[in-house]
Amino acid sequence: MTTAPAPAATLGSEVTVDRLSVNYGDFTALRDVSLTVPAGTTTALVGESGSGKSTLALAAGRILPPGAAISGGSVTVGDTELTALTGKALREARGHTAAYLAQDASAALNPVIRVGKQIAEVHQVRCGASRAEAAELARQGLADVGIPDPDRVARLYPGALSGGMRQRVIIAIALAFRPQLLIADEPTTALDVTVQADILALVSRLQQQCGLTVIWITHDMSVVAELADHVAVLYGGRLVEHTDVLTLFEGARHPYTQALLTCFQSGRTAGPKQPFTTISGSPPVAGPPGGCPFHPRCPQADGRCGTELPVPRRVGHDHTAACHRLEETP
Ligand SMILES: Nc1ncnc2c1ncn2[C@@H]1O[C@H](COP(=O)(O)OP(=O)(O)OP(=O)(O)O)[C@@H](O)[C@H]1O
Repeated sequence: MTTAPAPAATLGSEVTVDRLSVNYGDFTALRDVSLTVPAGTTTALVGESGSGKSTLALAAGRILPPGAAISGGSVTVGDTELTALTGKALREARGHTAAYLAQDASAALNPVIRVGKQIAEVHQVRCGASRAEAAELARQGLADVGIPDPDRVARLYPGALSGGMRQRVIIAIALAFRPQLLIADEPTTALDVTVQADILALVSRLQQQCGLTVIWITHDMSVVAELADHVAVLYGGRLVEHTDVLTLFEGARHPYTQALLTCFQSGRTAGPKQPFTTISGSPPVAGPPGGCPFHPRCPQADGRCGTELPVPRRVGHDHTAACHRLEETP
């Protein structure tokens, strides 16, 4: 990969989510989630499809889609309580709070505008750069994300770029916003494995250079191991475990996290045509059952788990888990 000059330092902000609930109409997709992402660190959100990862990340930047509503709790980014803002104040805050890296970089770029111009426009709007200054910042932005020959690439349309280059351009646009929070929604899943590794290395380097605060959504535990400082495990719209990455891999306490890690290990070690381990049963679809949302699938569940909701408990330094049976869980 090209060694690029360091971009100007941009320090991310701490993100505090407190007892947050989000609804899509009558459906509660996120319930009572509390979480802090320290400034300049990466928190990975993991959990099965539909567990509420995207909803939590988008709510943290107050960039939820139309139809979604925060039905309780608060989000604070840096000094600003985003959930207390409405109208113009919210629109202005959004502009410099969160940048979003989507799975599909093609959809995020305008196909009929040259990539350099797309980055330059952000600099013009965001910090009032002149046209010439913005063009130079765009060229620099392309170099920062490891694009060789940035002058040539700046003049290309998105359709002329490979998937990996498009994703780099999206990262350059995201950084041009100088965001307090970068939300990455599985931005590497559509890429082939070697390009994926390059993009992960790039984000990791930029994260350290710029002190970015990152929320990274993923299904892939190897991405968690590579990028995350902390991990939040979601199940049925609730936070079931939250800890630092080493503790997650060496001492996960929630039976659901343990099951996820077992599936991941089995995927790595299974021989040809050997079945992977899976978690039996299905995740909740129409709102979680009473009691612990995981109890219908949990090998440790007892009577209490079906009737009483476990609240997150502190089980170690920087480590919480929501399970009635933590003392009995191996
Ligand atoms: N725009 C929407 N309208 C209605 N329901 C939605 C909407 N977006 C998400 N949901 C529902 O909210 C729940 C949480 O969805 P979310 O996308 O946050 O989960 P996720 O963990 O990110 O899933 P995935 O890994 O599949 O992206 C799901 O049941 C989903 O069907």
